[in-house]
Amino acid sequence: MTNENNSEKRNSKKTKHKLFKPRKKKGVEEDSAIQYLQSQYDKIIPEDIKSFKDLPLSQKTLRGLKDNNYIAPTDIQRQAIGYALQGKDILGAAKTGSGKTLAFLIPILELLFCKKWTRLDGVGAIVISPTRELAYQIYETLRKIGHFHDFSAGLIIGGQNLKFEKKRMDQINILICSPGRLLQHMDENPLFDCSNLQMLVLDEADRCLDMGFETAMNAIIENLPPKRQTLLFSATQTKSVKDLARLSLSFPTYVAPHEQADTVTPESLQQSFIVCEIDEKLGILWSFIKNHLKQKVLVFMATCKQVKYTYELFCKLRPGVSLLALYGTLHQEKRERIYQEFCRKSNVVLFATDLASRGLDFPRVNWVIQYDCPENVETYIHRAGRTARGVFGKGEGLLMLLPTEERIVEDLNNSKIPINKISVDPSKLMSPQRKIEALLSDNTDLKQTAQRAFVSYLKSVFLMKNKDIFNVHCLDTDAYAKSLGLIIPPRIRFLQNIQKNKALHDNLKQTENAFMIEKLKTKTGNDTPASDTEDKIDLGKPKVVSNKKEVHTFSFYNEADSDEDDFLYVKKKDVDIEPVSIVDVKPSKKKKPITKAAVAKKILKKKIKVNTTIKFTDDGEAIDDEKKDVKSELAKQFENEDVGGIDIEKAKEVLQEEDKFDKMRFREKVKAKHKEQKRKLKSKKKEDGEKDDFGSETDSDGPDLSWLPDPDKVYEPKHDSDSKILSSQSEDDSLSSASEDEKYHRPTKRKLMENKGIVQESVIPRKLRKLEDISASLSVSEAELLAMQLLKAKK
Ligand SMILES: Nc1ncnc2c1ncn2[C@@H]1O[C@H](COP(=O)(O)OP(=O)(O)OP(=O)(O)O)[C@@H](O)[C@H]1O
Repeated sequence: MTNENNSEKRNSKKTKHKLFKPRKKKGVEEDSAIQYLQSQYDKIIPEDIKSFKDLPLSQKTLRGLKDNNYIAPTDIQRQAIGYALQGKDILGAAKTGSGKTLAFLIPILELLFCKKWTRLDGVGAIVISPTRELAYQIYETLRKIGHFHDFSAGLIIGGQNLKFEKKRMDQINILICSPGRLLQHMDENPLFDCSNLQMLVLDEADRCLDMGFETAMNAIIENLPPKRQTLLFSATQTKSVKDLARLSLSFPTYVAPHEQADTVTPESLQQSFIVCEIDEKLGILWSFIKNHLKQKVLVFMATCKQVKYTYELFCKLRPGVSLLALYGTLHQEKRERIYQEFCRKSNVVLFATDLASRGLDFPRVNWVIQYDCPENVETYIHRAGRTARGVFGKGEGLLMLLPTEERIVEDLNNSKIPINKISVDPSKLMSPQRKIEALLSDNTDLKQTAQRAFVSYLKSVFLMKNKDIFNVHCLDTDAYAKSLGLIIPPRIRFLQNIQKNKALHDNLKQTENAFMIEKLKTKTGNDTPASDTEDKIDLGKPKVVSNKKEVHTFSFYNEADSDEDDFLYVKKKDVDIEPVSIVDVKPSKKKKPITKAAVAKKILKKKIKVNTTIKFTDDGEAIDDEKKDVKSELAKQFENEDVGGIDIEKAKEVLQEEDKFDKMRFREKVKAKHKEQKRKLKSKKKEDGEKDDFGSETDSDGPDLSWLPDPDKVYEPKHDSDSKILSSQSEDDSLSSASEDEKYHRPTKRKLMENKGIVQESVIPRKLRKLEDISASLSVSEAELLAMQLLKAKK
């Protein structure tokens, strides 16, 4: 036993020893591995790299990559990773689905590994993504490939539990976030510290740096340490010097492996477009879905409300395939669920806004339909790039254009996007028009959604920057409304407002021209037409202002249907609309600001008594307010002393003295009030008393009840006997009951008369007299009969 114990002890010691020793060894090994890796960074030749193993990467990263079947790096990875490891700032541009995510995640892991980053070191790298879904996707990829490293990673996006995030912020090494939420933590969370930051990555950099995120990004950048490595990635990379200056990049390396390629979109992506009328669009989409039931389809629409309506409508029409909808106004949890469902399923249609257009790596998407024309070429590239992704990905893209929008094809071709025109096979068209109308007539909610979709689409067209392609006035709105199932087209208030403003503008311009001609006539004395240069116009006249600010004159946000997502919001900021007139009020001379001191001085000069109110009678005579008159000697003295300014101490004393008089006045007032109340009460009592006596003059007089019927006649003798029984039953209560009687029963006439002091005759003689009268009127036999009956009754 003891031997066993001894050997156990020895073993445990051995084990401890073993545990300790390799750690030390490991640490040393790690140091030397890091040194070796770092020494290889400058020797990287991108063209020679066939697999990830050829790159000087840590074993942990290589294992993570291998476990996820990432063996050979893609072009962008091959070229960008080397420069990133060398510590250079990078501008990475590569086609959609070409693996840009790993091109920045691998350098992050390697940098922190080489710096032996621990949890205690705080935030070492930040990746900013424009959408929550993309941030989530990056985070998931990081978790997969960074599995063998010891770093902590955090996903910081809106719609999540802020409190939960706040507590853990100090322990996160790699932060994947959306700009808004990051800024919120920077502003509100004392635990958030990024002073140690080594690397900043902007995925979809051009989007992060555009106007929608301008303020947030500027604030974020200001809060970051300037000494850091910065990597920017996008399929449509920004080359704007202004953007780069904002990020203070130091001689960034531009990595664009596909710059010389024939196309900017993936080669395995087949792209086509159709041209149709606005009222045909919904029918074509329905027919497309019905003809591609075994495919994974992603449909892009311009606004959230369109997505919502199309989704709800098609769900009701039951096409025979799963339908999903993803847009910004959905709750975050729902967004996540839909995103994952679309990733998982293979026969499914997802209706989405541009929220899903960038970076999202939905697997095996067969078709991308651009139901509404994209805002620009960049948006087209990102939307189309949701299919044909990765090394072996294939897919097709269909762009639906209105005749006025066909001009965008020229832009696409000029940007190296191969796209062919196709036409719809009429035999395959199915029109759900009748069904839609029937559905809407039954369902008011759906009808309202349709109305909102209608207005929101028109707004989105109106807000587009490129007026050559997007012209809301060219749209057949009635036909469009009808195609949505709306027999009566909804009112388009914002367009009506614009038209009103335009009319006003035209009127003003006419007036202005007339005025100018008139002026020139009087000046020169001849009829030469005036030059139309604006600076010669007298500013005293209404002026036409043409600028972007006027967009605010239309109340987009006040209307019920203004819940466009982030993207649409951004577009609004950049709108160049037709000039809208505004009456320019003649600029008044800049007034000197009036200070309080100046006002006080003026008042003192004029000897105006401040804070005085004078009351007047109806006849306009001033009423003296005795409250305003000072009473104390000290106050009178103080008033007479005409010294400049105010002696605070003296004023205090005066006020105390005056306070005594005020209190006296108050007491007198209270006394008077009480007196008045008493008087009123007395007179009221008097009135009440009179009423109780039924109108008699005095209390002692008693009521005049002569008008009452004779109680002896009204009350039968039975009542008397009843009352007697009652009194005999409760003798103790006899007194009280008698008084109760007095209280509740009307006194007999007799009693009342007695009360009045009038002596009343006894009832018995009256009864006897009555009997005598009766017996006198009877015959002898009748009298005998009556006597017998009375005797019987007595027995
Ligand atoms: N080296 C690789 N080997 C195999 N597959 C890869 C490799 N790198 C990335 N992929 C796969 O390619 C797909 C697209 O990658 P990723 O999402 O990083 O593309 P992207 O360039 O960021 O696209 P986008 O421009 O749309 O954001 C992903 O499914 C990813 O797993």
